[in-house]
Amino acid sequence: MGQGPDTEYGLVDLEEAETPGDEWEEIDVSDTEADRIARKRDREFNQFQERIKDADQFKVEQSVFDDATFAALYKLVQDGYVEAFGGPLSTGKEANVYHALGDDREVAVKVYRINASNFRQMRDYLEGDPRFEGLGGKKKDVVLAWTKKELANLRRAKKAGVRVPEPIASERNVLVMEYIGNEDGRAKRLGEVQIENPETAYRVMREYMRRLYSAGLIHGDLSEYNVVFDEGQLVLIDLGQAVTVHHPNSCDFLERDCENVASFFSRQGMDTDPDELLEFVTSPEPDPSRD
Ligand SMILES: Nc1ncnc2c1ncn2[C@@H]1O[C@H](COP(=O)(O)OP(=O)(O)OP(=O)(O)O)[C@@H](O)[C@H]1O
Repeated sequence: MGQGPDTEYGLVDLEEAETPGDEWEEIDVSDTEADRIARKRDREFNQFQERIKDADQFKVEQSVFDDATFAALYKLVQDGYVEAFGGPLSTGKEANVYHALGDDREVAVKVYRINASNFRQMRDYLEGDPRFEGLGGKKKDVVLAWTKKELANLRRAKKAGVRVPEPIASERNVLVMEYIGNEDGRAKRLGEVQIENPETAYRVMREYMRRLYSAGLIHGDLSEYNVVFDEGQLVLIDLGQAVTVHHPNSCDFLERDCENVASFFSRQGMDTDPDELLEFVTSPEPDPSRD
């Protein structure tokens, strides 16, 4: 895995980053091109749908793909973000993640279920988010907003110098991002690898949590399950549920993230303290002259 005692775990150089500041882009969740394609259902789209339905990896997954989801995949193919679909990487409660080929590299395609059973919880996570102020309570709108939220969160995190899968595109309930892994398969979760240098890994995690917080985001589900280890780098994944600091429960989420991370590294033999981690994450950057 290329991890040695002097590994830096890929800490992104802050020189390449910028703190996004207090400005939050408004996110449009109105009807997408995929909805229009699904309504129109031209011949080419029907052929694409049949072809994908026949593919082995989708046979057992058909419940995820309603017409509009097929249309979203079709649009992403038409726009050149996806060229060929591979097998599933994960089948989760709210989304399935597939391996695919993009225009010049491998990508991960995350397909959120419109019928996600926990959409009310999704709605709650969007509370207070300045990017979704006018969002109503309709199931479809919530899931579409959620998908755009994950894309926007990935962009914001990347901008702030946090190593995350590079966001590529989203269409309706489908998100395309950099594939984290290699020819042997998806990158392993932190909990699945032997960490040779937990001190450095913990330092990098702390720094990423602080950068995320400085960018106004709290992951909200951070643990060894949502950090993967790729070619000597720690990569934070699953930023869909990440909330902005405006969320009424943002402090609780951050405390929980700190507890999970501190507890994981304490199991790696380190002397960690969740309160100290919280203090570190919420303290201002130590070096104001970094620009
Ligand atoms: N960009 C990626 N590259 C490679 N594998 C990925 C990528 N994103 C996600 N995965 C794989 O898919 C799994 C699920 O992804 P993620 O946590 O984002 O979705 P989820 O639906 O929230 O999952 P869960 O319900 O298990 O929390 C990850 O644990 C990882 O194995």
